[in-house]
Amino acid sequence: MSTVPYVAEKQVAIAAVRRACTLTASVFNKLVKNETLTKDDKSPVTVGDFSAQAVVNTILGHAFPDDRIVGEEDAADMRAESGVELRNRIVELANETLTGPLQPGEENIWGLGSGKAQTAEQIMDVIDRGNYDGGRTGRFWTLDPIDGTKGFLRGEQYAVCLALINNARVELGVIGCPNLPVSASAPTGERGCIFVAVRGEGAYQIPLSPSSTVEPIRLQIPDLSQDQLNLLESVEKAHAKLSFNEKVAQVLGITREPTRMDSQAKYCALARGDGGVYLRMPTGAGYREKIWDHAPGSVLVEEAGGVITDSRGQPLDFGLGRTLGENFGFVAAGKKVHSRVLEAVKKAKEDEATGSA
Ligand SMILES: Nc1ncnc2c1ncn2[C@@H]1O[C@H](COP(=O)(O)OS(=O)(=O)O)[C@@H](OP(=O)(O)O)[C@H]1O
Ligand SMILES: [Mg+2]
Ligand SMILES: [Mg+2]
Ligand SMILES: [Mg+2]
Repeated sequence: MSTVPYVAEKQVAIAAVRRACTLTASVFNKLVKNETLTKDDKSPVTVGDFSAQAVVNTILGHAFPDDRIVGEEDAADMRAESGVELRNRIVELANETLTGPLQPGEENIWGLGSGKAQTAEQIMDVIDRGNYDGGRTGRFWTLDPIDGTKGFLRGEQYAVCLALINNARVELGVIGCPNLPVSASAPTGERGCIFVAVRGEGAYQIPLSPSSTVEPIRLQIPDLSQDQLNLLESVEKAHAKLSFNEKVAQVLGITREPTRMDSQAKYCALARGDGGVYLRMPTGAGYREKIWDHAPGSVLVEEAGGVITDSRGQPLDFGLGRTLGENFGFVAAGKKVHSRVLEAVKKAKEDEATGSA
């Protein structure tokens, strides 16, 4: 009899991402929308990032005390003498979120809903549990507490992203997208989704708020026709070379405008067929992409039947540490389209080199 893998990990990861999404939404409403931060405060995104990392790391630490965590943030700014205000705000937010009443699906997760607040030292220490360096062997989590920080501040797309990696293979990915419409066909309709993938078990979309009536939606990248194809790309010009994307789109004969969206919500959109191709090319030499920016998205895409590689067709290597190493860009798409995109990238590069484009 085969057993379903990572059942507890999946339940805990969903609960952690859900709680963190509640927190980031409240940071947005309290601090970003109303601009209630004073001049001396750190930006709301810092408050949001740090407290969301505290929440997720606390929940993971209770459930899996031996697991390591590669998290984007660390508590150095909070420990600084000038960080008292920042520290107080983060501790308050994290405690408020961690002590909130137990939600459906959280019944077996120890420590939640207990009403027991943590001290500032405990919160800073738990944030710093995210300082693991990663590597080729063993099991660890990787966390981006707010991915798409610029999108978060604009009130657009951002995501809370968590993945479990074992021996350099991404086994589980959970992505919380508080601002993503539940269905792309109703862009002004209900918002807030969580995307979940366990290796070998498929990719699913579930509601952001726990629900006993809404069934998980199984995701499968559809076979899009040529006129339905478009690119999913970054909003920030500093993060991806959008002019190159345009050339690739031309080579592919894509006529639809690209969809620009911050964060790993792009991988979620791809997984449910909202766009045909995720393309992210480096803007210059030197920047090393981080594992927390791609681990959950990569397993989601693969479990939705797609393929993700770098722009030369090489597999992503999550065993190199906190980064993915030298950056050649990323291509993710459905199986048939993916190989066409790799060819088109090659052609666009050749044209660029010969100045014929
Ligand atoms: N130079 C450069 N090149 C590539 N990527 C970079 C670069 N600088 C930053 N980052 C990372 O981009 C993450 C956000 O990516 P997005 O796809 O959301 O891009 S965008 O914000 O829409 O432009 C963003 O994640 P967050 O910091 O979590 O927002 C960064 O880790
Ligand atoms: Mg990020
Ligand atoms: Mg981030
Ligand atoms: Mg960042």
